Amino acid sequence: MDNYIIEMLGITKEFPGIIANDNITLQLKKGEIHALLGENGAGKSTLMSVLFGLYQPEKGVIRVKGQEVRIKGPLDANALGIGMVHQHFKLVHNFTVLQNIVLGMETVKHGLLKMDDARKKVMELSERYGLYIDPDALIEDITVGMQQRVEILKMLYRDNEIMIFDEPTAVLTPQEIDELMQIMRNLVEEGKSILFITHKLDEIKAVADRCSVLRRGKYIGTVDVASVSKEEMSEMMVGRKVSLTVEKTPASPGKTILEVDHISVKSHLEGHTKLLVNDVSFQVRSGEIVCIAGIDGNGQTELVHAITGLGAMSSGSVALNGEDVTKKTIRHRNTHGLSHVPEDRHKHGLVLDYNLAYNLVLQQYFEPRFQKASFLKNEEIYKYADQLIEQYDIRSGEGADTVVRSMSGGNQQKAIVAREIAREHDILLAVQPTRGLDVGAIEYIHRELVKQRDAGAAILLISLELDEVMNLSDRILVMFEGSIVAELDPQEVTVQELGLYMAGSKRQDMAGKAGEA
Ligand SMILES: Nc1ncnc2c1ncn2[C@@H]1O[C@H](COP(=O)(O)OP(=O)(O)OP(=O)(O)O)[C@@H](O)[C@H]1O
Repeated sequence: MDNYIIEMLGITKEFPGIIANDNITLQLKKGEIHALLGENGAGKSTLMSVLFGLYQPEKGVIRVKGQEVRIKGPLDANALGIGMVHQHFKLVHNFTVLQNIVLGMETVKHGLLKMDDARKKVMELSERYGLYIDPDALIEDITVGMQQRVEILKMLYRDNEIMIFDEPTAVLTPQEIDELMQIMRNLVEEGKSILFITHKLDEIKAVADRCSVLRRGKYIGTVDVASVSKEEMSEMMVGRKVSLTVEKTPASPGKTILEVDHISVKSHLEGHTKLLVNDVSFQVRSGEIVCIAGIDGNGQTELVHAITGLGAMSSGSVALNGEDVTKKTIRHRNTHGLSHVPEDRHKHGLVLDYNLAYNLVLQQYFEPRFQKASFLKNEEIYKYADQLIEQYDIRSGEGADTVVRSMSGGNQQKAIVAREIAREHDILLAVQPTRGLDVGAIEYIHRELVKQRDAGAAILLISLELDEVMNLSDRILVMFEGSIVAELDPQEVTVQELGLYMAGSKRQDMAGKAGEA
């Protein structure tokens, strides 16, 4: 008999207008890494939230080590040895790493916290599982990768045997992803069992033993990862063949749309004298996709903020279609040719408590098409929204009326991309446009970007995904420590070489290149 540590049998969970989980079965063996794969909105996060006690299913049974259980909340889940690392981490930002790990588990002696024992246990766990952390650093000062290690240590500190990772790699750099894969292998070697949500088939191939596939709330099947190809897994998930490469003809660039001229950005932090963006100049022309490649944190965010107006620059200028917009408002830039898919979808991309229709016209509701004498033309707005929802296959419970906060992460992302591509623009500044999207949606968005390019739009892509950079761009600019250190032709450079530039081990002589058309 199979040694299942968790069995979820016939789980059904409904939300208004949608059956998020429709009679789903998931069986986790002890000591395996089990991937959960499915399109955006297929019901993966919902199913894991049911297991962690965040939602109560309408139907179905959960067994832990053969015993039927009722999991009424995360405390019940914890008592059963189940831990979860959420897509958006749940850490207290002004607490230290150590305080976060022991939070809620503090032991007290004579009214005093026994932090020394806690520290010892945390450091032992950190060593044993290869989870490097600084116990005294504040969460707000550490990298996303370290924050994730804190979340994993929280589970280990609570002796969790079953670990749920909800899209843990979406926020990590390629190096951090490799580290996490190794950590996951260490965890199962020590007897833990892992449930792992990801959209990345390479990751499933690299670490998972088995993979269960969901589609539109339904269970499709479970496969042994070693015996199926990536193409077979994506077909199971989407229900059709998906092309994992981008087809495009060579670019024929036209006139300059965006001109970035000697931009520098200083840090706001006291004592930081280094420039976050250091004298960056480049142009993007109509009909080309230029990609800024780089390891996260090398000034890309600050550069994008300077171009869009979300953040200040200390010197330099930005021109759109020949007009100097350096001192212009965000709205001015948006109505004069600039579309922007932002990096932080919750902070800059959506109003989470508005419905989908209003989010789809956030940059346009003031135009005569959608407004007359300060009144919104709701009929027009909903007509437009329905069109985009259909075209981009944005899935949610109540269509245009759905409050965006309740939508799945991938569908929130699709809504932003749809809004920014669909409205009139001369340049699209797309920051990680496919983050959190399933392979089918990525295929669609990549094709749309190429279509935009061929119709004459300029595209500036900021991506951490090397495959995306290599497949999609016509020109690559590599950013390292705030500067552009190389301009590369994706046809001529190898991924390995690109990696060397990104890591700062190699650089071109850029003198004379800056500002060159
Ligand atoms: N709290 C909620 N209220 C209403 N609807 C919800 C809620 N949570 C999820 N849904 C809906 O249930 C469906 C499944 O969402 P879920 O987040 O489980 O998908 P997912 O497979 O994790 O998707 P993604 O890959 O995009 O993260 C979605 O259509 C979503 O809109």
